[in-house]
Amino acid sequence: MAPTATMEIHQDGVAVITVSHPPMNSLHPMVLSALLDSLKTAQADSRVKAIVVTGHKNFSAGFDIPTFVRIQSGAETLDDVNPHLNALLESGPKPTVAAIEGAALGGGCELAMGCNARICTPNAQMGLPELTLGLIPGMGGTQRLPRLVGLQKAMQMILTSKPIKAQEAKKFGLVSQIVPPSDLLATAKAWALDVAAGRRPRVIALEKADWFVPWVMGSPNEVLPMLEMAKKQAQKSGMEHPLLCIDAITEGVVNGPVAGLAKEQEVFKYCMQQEVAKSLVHVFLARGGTSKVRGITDQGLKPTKLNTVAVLGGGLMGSGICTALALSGSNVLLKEINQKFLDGGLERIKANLMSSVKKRKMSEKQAMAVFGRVKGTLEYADFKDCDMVIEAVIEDVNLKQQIFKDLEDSCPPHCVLSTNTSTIDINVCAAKMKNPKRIVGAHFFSPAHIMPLLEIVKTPDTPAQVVYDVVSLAKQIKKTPVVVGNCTGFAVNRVFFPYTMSAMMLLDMGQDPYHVDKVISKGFGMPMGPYRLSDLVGGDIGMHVGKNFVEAFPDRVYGGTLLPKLNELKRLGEKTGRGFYLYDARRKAQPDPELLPVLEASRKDAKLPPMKLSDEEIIEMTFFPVVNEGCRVCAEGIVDKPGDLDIATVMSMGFPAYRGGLIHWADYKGAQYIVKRLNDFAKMVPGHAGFFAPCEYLQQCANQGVPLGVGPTSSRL
Ligand SMILES: C[C@H](O)CC(=O)SCCNC(=O)CCNC(=O)[C@H](O)C(C)(C)COP(=O)(O)OP(=O)(O)OC[C@H]1O[C@@H](n2cnc3c(N)ncnc32)[C@H](O)[C@@H]1OP(=O)(O)O
Repeated sequence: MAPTATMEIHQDGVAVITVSHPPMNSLHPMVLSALLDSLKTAQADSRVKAIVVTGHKNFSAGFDIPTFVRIQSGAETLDDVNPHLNALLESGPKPTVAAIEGAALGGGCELAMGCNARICTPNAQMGLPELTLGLIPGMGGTQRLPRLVGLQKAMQMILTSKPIKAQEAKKFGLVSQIVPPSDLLATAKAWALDVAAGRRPRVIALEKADWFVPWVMGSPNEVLPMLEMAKKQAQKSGMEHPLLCIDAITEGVVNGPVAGLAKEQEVFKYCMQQEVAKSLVHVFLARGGTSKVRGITDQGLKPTKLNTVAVLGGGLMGSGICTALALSGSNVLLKEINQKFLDGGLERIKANLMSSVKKRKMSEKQAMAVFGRVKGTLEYADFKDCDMVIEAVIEDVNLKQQIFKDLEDSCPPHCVLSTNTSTIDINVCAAKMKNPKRIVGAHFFSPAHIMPLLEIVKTPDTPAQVVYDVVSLAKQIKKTPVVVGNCTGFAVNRVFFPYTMSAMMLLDMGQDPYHVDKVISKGFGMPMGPYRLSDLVGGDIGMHVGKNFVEAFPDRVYGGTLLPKLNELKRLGEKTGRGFYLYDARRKAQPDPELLPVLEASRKDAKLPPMKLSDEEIIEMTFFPVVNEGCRVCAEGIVDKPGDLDIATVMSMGFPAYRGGLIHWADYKGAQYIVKRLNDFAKMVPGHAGFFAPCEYLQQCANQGVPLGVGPTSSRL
């Protein structure tokens, strides 16, 4: 159904305009245009006394985000329909009331604030999350929200992008009344007629003049220091758009709402064309795209009900998985090999939940109710009613093979059998099974109850239904699923290995680890640099995982002797008190002068030409080999589409979302430039050409001048 808005004129003289663009009623230009037409008609029709604007199930989740992409690419222009629309809603001849169910976000919330009153249902959520898209509110939100809820609350809502629920919206005057869904339309209509008849005041948000009431807006002198402080705080994000957003709010405070609206429009249009907005809009859309997998989600399958899920292994990972499952309402069975380990696992789950209590995310009573869904066992006999098993034991091939053989004998035939391995080929895990096709990978990231990604690994033989069931489980436990093919490291760890290896190479070329970490974290935006991360994970684990890649991809690895030397010295990172850094009792990291002799010994072994690299070179030498591997992952069909890899890198390794994920960022740099730089690096580091050699996909995109996110003409994508 084409996006639109429809109007019905009721007997009582109320025109009901309904936004219609399911599921979220996003404001596509066709919706806005139909809305404006209906509004003009209603305002001009002598039968109409008042107007109600509404949307079925959701009021509106804001401006249509895919339209931004067309505007950003120049295929569409940003229409000036919005200011007319809100002016006509707010101050046209007939009063307007918004009847809100579900989401009223971004432009949806702004549309509602343009109305003279708002009535909502208890499930309504209202807010201005535009900053998460690299934008600012662009339909009057920077001016109307402060005048409706007060500057302080408005700043909080806009700068955090967090929506508020109905009760809070009522408390702050954003809505007038909360009613059950069945009464929504009738109440909104009655309210609109009351305003039309002068029985209730007609509130025009932009004209609200009670500035002297401090919690509403405050006088300019009173609030300017607060705005300055907010700006200082926002500067820490390193982003421009929150600062510009505060400027638009400030303009309205100092020079009035008309000047404020003009400034808002100017800033909104500017932000729209910045790389940050392009990247964040891409991330929003690519995230939705990960749930659409060719051959899996387009087959008309129905999810199997997974009532009871068993987890094998109660270590850090297993207990995190149990926590995530129990939080989503599943019955969980945790199996361990002895009572001591089982008690330890159950304690860890309880601790995870209590940490949420501490953070006030739930009450202790709720935490205990969640914990009550987890049962411990030492016996496979208890698996007879399981719908899914997630194996989360140590990365030991023999152990995993035995486990899957046992599981096949203990679980019902419909049970989904999955492994949480992060690197081992899932076919190898299934080697002793009678029906190895049953196995599927369910790779969580630590801490599993917090990290948002679930990498789902399939082989060409994995039944679509099995993959579909794990995709459905991911959604149930509020994780973003990325379905990937089977290979060493799958998608995430596969693109990660050149990252850690580049880091070793940079040190062997004479770079200072603490400076590199700063460039990669503060400069590029990763949560931490590669050496701090290595210390967090543990140097021993890094070496163990690295070996898999050395074996699988010997033509393009860099080893060096630094990591083995650190391992020999038991400098394994945080857990031994020193690695690349020195750690105090509270695990606070500081540079360790005693690292230098180890570095020098490694450099002597490596015999690489010492070189002073610029920060830009450090970034390129770190990430271009990662892009190169990412291109191989795309070319081999390990991911369904390049956008999936963008989401996987953002949600697992912490690749900055404002750069749009690995492949999106690479396209910003340009395939031709990346190829050129990789070839430069190959010359700069003699003897390691294989590590930098551009793969065919990258080379072809560069030759054909096509984006990596599209792929060369020969590609299967
Ligand atoms: C001028 C203005 O100031 C500018 C703006 O309005 S910018 C837009 C501001 N609005 C937003 O940022 C809200 C974006 N949406 C969301 O955060 C979430 O979708 C939500 C909280 C509303 C609902 O979340 P959830 O229930 O998990 O559903 P979710 O899967 O995200 O959305 C359902 C579908 O609606 C789509 N959708 C949601 N909001 C949309 C929007 N604003 N535009 C287009 N599509 C949207 C999603 O892409 C998804 O599509 P799919 O099924 O094809 O993948």
